[in-house]
Amino acid sequence: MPKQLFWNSHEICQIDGFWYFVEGTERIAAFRSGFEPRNDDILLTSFTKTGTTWLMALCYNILNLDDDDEEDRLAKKNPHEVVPSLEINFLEDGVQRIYLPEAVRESGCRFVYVARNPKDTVVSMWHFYNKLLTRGGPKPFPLEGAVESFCKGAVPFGPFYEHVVGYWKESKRRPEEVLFLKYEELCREPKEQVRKLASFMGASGDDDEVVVEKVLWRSSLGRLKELEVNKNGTWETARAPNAHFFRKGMVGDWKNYLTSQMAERIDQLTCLKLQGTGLSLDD
Ligand SMILES: Nc1ncnc2c1ncn2[C@@H]1O[C@H](COP(=O)(O)OS(=O)(=O)O)[C@@H](OP(=O)(O)O)[C@H]1O
Repeated sequence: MPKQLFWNSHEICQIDGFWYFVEGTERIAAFRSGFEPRNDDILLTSFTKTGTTWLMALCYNILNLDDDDEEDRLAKKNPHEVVPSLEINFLEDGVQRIYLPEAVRESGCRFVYVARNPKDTVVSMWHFYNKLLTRGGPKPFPLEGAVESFCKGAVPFGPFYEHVVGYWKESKRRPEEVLFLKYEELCREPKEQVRKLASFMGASGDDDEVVVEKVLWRSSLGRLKELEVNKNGTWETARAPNAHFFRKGMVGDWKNYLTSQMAERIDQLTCLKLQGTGLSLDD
């Protein structure tokens, strides 16, 4: 398997064209060979830092709206720890990002994919992996290097464009089975997007305004960020403080970080990679 260092820090290796942290290789290989979806499964899929945590919280709340606050598991655990234990996603931690187009084609289960514009994704990755891998050390990996590795595709779960385009095409081919959401649309028109998600999941109450508002509030960054568990707790499997998963959640935050050259480089690549797909990933 091809291997290389990600940000001079952790080894990543390539499996069928996609990069993963070496630590996860065995689990990934086992999953890829042993994955047997059921027809009523709904798998949540995404690239890293594109809205996964939000999507998990939304799906959890759509399915568990009747719970009172006492039973709200999101109040006690990171969404990443809560959702894999649900029926809708029986996978072990971390595997939901594995690129799965073949499985998508062959299985009868449904997928929800959340995509985000590449410039905010890079900036979010830069914050997250600097905190996670350098453990808040004094010397963060330079943003320029982060953009370089993102554009080359050699980042955990990358390459980004092949990931997103694969799911996009699948969602066009089989819209009843693959729902393609965008982080920016969730921010811009949250109620409409939640209704779409709930209806795709076959949940009742998707047309009830109060229900939709409750789902949105319970899943909101503002609420989750302030929960004690997400301020001071840790997701042990990932050895990551929960606080790392909740930052600004702002569309267009890249403008505060990327130079015009960096932005232009990403834009040009985006143009090239999305050409002819009908997909746009604007902020
Ligand atoms: N509930 C909710 N609502 C809106 N936005 C949210 C929410 N939870 C997390 N975030 C923001 O999503 C970004 C992290 O993406 P992921 O959840 O995909 O990260 S991860 O790959 O699962 O680690 C990261 O974006 P940035 O703030 O731009 O870094 C988080 O702040």
